[in-house]
Amino acid sequence: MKKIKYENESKLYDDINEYIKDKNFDILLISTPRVMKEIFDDRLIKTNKNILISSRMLRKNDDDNVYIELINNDVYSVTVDGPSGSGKSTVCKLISNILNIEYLDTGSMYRSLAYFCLKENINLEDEEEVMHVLNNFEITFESSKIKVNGEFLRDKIRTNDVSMAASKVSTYYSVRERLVEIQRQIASNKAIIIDGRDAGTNILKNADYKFYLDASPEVRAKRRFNEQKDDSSYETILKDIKLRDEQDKNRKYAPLKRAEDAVYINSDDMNIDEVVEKIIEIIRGRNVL
Ligand SMILES: Nc1ncnc2c1ncn2[C@@H]1O[C@H](COP(=O)(O)OP(=O)(O)O)[C@@H](O)[C@H]1O
Ligand SMILES: Nc1ccn([C@H]2C[C@H](O)[C@@H](COP(=O)(O)OP(=O)(O)O)O2)c(=O)n1
Repeated sequence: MKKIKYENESKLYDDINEYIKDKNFDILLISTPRVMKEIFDDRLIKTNKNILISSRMLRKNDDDNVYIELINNDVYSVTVDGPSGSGKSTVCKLISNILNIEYLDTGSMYRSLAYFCLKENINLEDEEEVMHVLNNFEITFESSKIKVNGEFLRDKIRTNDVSMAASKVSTYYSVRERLVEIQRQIASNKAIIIDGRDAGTNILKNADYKFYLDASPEVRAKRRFNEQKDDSSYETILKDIKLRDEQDKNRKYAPLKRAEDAVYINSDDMNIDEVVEKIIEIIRGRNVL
């Protein structure tokens, strides 16, 4: 971390440009006291790399100084597990944009399988029938959006019925074995953030940074209710969330649980930005040049 004393704006820009000249980095992180955040203008800093400006990360150091850090995007993995509605996908998408790393939403794979099983009237209790559907799948991702046999599924896999069915098909060993194999293939040899239920405990046991995102069932149900994806009442959503928690946490194979080395974050009283900042702070703490 480089500390730069603020004297005036043009001196500050010159000092930053001088410091980053000829250095190898992917992200330039500029942390300022809150009052100074407005003065930054990306165009005045001569880099085509990502610039992240924060006024909150250095709350403790609210002096006149500006701190800059150069962050490298090597190959590293971040896992985010947690129950439904804890904010995993929202937070992961933001972090993948900020850190310029790939995002893999493993839940979308179980959801897609569930969607086709429902569409084809498959008996969800029959593992072989479910596997038969999966065997005819070609799964690819484009800009982090899942495609099955060439088709984007988008919101079709986000209904409450699909959520419940996804929780069911994800209990089968053969389903998990196949999908985890694909997930590991996608995650290999790149900087990636992946979310799910078993990302840190099973898919990437050796991930560099692990997080377990949590929130009370009531808060999560309220968030889901506010999304208004379908017409379910708050009470129905709360009931289904509790049922899904039960199913995801108590299943035999790769149940939802916090990895011993995962950082626990309860977002009941945190907004999205605060969660994102907390995670980035931990990642960059070990990634600074
Ligand atoms: N910390 C938070 N504060 C308020 N709303 C949140 C927070 N985290 C997520 N949300 C909202 O809650 C809903 C569920 O989040 P989502 O990312 O889909 O959760 P998950 O992927 O864990 O199921 C979304 O509408 C999202 O915008
Ligand atoms: N790695 C994963 C991801 C999801 N699942 C299962 C468990 C969930 O009930 C469903 C849907 O997951 P998803 O993360 O999309 O669900 P939420 O967005 O958290 O509601 O899939 C899983 O078993 N393992």
